[in-house]
This record gives sequence, structure tokens and C-alpha cells, in this order.
Amino acid sequence: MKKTIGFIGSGNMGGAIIGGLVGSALVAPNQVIVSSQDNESLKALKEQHSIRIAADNRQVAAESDILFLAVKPNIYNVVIDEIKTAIKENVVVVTIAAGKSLSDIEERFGRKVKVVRAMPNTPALVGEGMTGICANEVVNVAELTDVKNIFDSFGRSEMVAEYMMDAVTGVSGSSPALVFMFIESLADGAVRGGMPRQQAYKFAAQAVLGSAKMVLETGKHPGELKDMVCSPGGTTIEAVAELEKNGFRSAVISAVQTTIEKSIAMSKPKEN
Ligand SMILES: NC(=O)C1=CN([C@@H]2O[C@H](COP(=O)(O)OP(=O)(O)OC[C@H]3O[C@@H](n4cnc5c(N)ncnc54)[C@H](OP(=O)(O)O)[C@@H]3O)[C@@H](O)[C@H]2O)C=CC1
Ligand SMILES: O=C(O)[C@@H]1CCC=N1
Repeated sequence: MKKTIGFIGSGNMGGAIIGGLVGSALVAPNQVIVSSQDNESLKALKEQHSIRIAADNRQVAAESDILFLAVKPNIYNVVIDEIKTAIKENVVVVTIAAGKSLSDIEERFGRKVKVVRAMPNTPALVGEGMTGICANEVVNVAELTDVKNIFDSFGRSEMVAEYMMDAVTGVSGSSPALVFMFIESLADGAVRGGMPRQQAYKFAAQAVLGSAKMVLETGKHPGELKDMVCSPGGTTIEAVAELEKNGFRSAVISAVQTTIEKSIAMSKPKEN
């Protein structure tokens, strides 16, 4: 890809996308330009990935063909107000903010800019991201393909209707936090059984990684894969019964539902 890819914001998600993108070799490091308020993270990104650091947000806006807004949702309006007179005529703006709709972004720019709305996740950093994507009608097929290729370069992505973006936020945007809690809990259980902690994290994480791969690669229903682990009268069914007793599935469903509700609440208009 010959385009310049810009990032405003170099925090957890911006940093993960930059790391994944540069690692994938889809673009050369000097095609990536970043600005942020956080000089420490900019320095670290430059040292690690040899990308270009801009003097300010307007420089990134002026040079980018594809411009990622990777700041917190409550900073979007400030950043858009700052850059809206600096962007290139045909720039594709990519928003990754929870609860920011395509029309929120268009309205703030005050004109029909090309906008792609994406919900990625931090596993992008290790090439295993999952991203839901939608776009407004002025983004053409070639532009959308370029943006999708960026997300595909560090994992998987799928086009979804915009109304599904709140569910995407729950099931893959936020869910890594829940999975990390699950891994931590599995490891705590193993530590309780006498395993050294670092070793327990490795065993737990590899079990989760392998289980996820089985879902993706066998195409079998997760319930069938669970049944394959549960020997009659064995150890696993004891754990399954214990989790059911404690409302595990219901707790996870409610947790995802709360992220969806929060994402919807965040999209309600507020001034800043
Ligand atoms: N974290 C995640 O897992 C995911 C996050 N997202 C979305 O990504 C976006 C960023 O989240 P996340 O990376 O976690 O947040 P972070 O706070 O980690 O990163 C935001 C970055 O923007 C910088 N920043 C703040 N104000 C400005 C400004 N005016 N101009 C330029 N840079 C600025 C921050 O600097 P400083 O730290 O100095 O304030 C920081 O580097 C959010 O909109 C979020 O909804 C989407 C999917 C997953
Ligand atoms: O917690 C958040 O709001 C962001 C969006 C999805 C993951 N992190």
C-alpha cells in the first residue's frame, strides 16, 4: 500500500494497531506518522518501530491518506475541531471509539468526510486482533479495501451493519479484559493446587489459546467441544457443574450486555 497512515493518539489501542501494522509489513515504517499528547509513548513507538513522529495533530492530519483517531471518546470533539481544516480533501477518517457513530463524526467535521467506524481489540499487538468495520456511503470500495487490509494485517476483520457495533464492542472489543480475568482465575486455581505462578499463567493462557483455535478451526459448536473434554464421572464435569452453580454463563452474558448498554449510552449526544 502506498498511502500514508496517520494516528492521533498512541495509547493502548493506537499503540497496538501501530505495532501490529508495522509488524505485518503491509506498509513501511516511514509511511506511518503519529502524534499524541503522551511524549513517552511516542518515543517508545519510534524506538520500537521506526515510525515518524509529528510535531502536532494537524501535521498528522495534513499528511494522512488514512487517518486513525485513537484518542478516548471524550477527546474526539476537541481533536476533530483542531484538525478539521488541516485534513486532505479525500482522507479516510477511521474512528475506533466506543459509542461514536459515523454520523457523530461527520457532524463534527461539518461536512461529508469519508468515515470508517471500526471496533478493534488489543490482541492486534500480537497479530490476533478482531475488528468489526462499517463505513459511510462516501467511502468507495478501494478505500474500504485498504482500511480492511490494515485491520486484516494484524488479525481478522469483518464488515458489519452499524447497529451491530455495540455488540462488537462487547464480544471482541472489551472481551479481552474478561478473558484476561479468566486466565488469571485459572492460574490462581492452579497456584492453589501448588503450581508456581508464572508456570500457571503459561498453562492457563495456552489452554485458552488452544481452545479458541479449536472453535475457529474445527467449526464445531462450543458445547460439543466442551462435551469432548468431560469424561463421564471425571474431573471436568465437576468444574462445569461448579461454574453452572455459580451462574458463570449468566454472569458472562450480563457482562457483555452491560458493555452493549454502555456503548449505546456513550453514543447519546453530549457537548465537550
Ligand atoms: N483499549 C482498548 O482495548 C480499545 C480501545 N478502543 C478505543 O480506542 C480509543 C483509545 O483508547 P485507548 O488507546 O485505550 O486510550 P489511551 O488513553 O490508552 O490512549 C489515548 C491516547 O491519546 C492521547 N491523547 C489524549 N489527548 C490527546 C490529544 N488532544 N491529542 C493527541 N493525543 C491525545 C493520550 O495521551 P495521554 O495518555 O498523555 O493522555 C494517549 O496516548 C478509545 O476511543 C477507545 O474507545 C477501541 C477498542 C479497544
Ligand atoms: O473500554 C472501552 O471503552 C474500550 C472500548 C472497547 C475496549 N476498550
